[in-house]
Amino acid sequence: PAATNTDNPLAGYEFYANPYYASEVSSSAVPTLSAKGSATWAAKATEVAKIGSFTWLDTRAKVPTIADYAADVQKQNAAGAKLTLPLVVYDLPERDCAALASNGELSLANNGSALYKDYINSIKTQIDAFPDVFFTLVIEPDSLANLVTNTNVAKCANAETAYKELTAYAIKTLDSKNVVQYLDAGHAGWLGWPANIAPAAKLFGQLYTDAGKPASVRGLATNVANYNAWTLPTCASYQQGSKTCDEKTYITNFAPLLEAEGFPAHFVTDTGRNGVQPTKQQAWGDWCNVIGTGFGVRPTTETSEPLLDAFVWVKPGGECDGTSNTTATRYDAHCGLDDALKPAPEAGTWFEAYFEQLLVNANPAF
Ligand SMILES: O=[N+]([O-])c1ccc(O[C@@H]2O[C@H](CO)[C@@H](O[C@@H]3O[C@H](CO)[C@@H](O[C@@H]4O[C@H](CO)[C@@H](O)[C@H](O)[C@H]4O)[C@H](O)[C@H]3O)[C@H](O)[C@H]2O)cc1
Ligand SMILES: [Mg+2]
Repeated sequence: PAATNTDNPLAGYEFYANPYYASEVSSSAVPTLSAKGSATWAAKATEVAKIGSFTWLDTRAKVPTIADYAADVQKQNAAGAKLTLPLVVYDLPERDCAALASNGELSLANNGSALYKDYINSIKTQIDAFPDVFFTLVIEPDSLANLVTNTNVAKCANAETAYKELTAYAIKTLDSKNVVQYLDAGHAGWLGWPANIAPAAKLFGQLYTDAGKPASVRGLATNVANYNAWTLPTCASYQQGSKTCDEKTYITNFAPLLEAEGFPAHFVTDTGRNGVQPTKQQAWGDWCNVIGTGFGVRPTTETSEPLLDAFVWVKPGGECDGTSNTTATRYDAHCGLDDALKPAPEAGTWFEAYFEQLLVNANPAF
């Protein structure tokens, strides 16, 4: 059956703008831009802070933050708002297994599976404490996508069973009436290739059905922390001859394959850094701190595409993808490429120059 948007669980919601991101903007971008004499840009920076991006639960220590944000959502909703609390679940053992920049705190060798289940249980406890708050969850960026294309990487091969088992544990445990879940599914340049999209549909379909088709699992999140257009009329040279050059084509091709595997998936897609098209990527696989990018279409459930529940800002613009310091433990060569903005700090920390790049290049403009 053709997908309909009437069952969009996000319809009518706006995304909560969290105070942590706002504090990064106010403590760094506003004074820096003001000091440069750009009072106008400093004011525009504060506008960005009011746009709801996702909070990445990238350590166990971050989990209690949920309670603070949920209480704030309750307060704003009591005053007439209709906010959902957007969170990224992101702490698998051997995280980011094919890269070096975002490796996490848990490892299989150090009781990582048990600790990950504790992490998921602690998120569940927070969600259950706020039954009247609606949570939008993106589950484990890059993880399953790496199982489609990178089991040739030892770290991914060794983590494959754990990734599958723990992802199933997460979506089953987090399943709840006040939750909607989107599994991360890479992007058009990653799983959209003909060689990848069928194995991807099998993997996602298998995981979803093996987990018992949890009701809150609505579908997939695409383009998280990447730069692809939603629609790109003319494919770009860096897209290596692919016919799947944008996220709309990717999800349009993907949906029937997933449905055939018993997974009637809908989607959300990250527009937080895709405002400038085509991008200045020298190769489509360049993912780290890409130069010349801009904030894209603002988060909204008005997508005019029945398969797409919302445009979302999952990667908070201005938080780094990875350090350019070649001596750092987590240095990944992708962050040293010509199309990567340098010098860059550690993944997840504030990258002022990158925020300013996104701001001045924003499309729609601020
Ligand atoms: O001509 N052809 O016919 C043809 C056919 C197939 C081809 O092969 C495909 O080439 C693609 C690149 O074009 C590859 O996609 C890249 O895969 C990387 C992981 O390996 C991803 O990196 C992740 O990115 C995340 C953020 O998105 C980071 O958070 C994370 O840390 C980071 O690890 C890149 O995005 C993603 O663009 C595919 O695997 C590969 O199968 C190529 C040509
Ligand atoms: Mg990353």
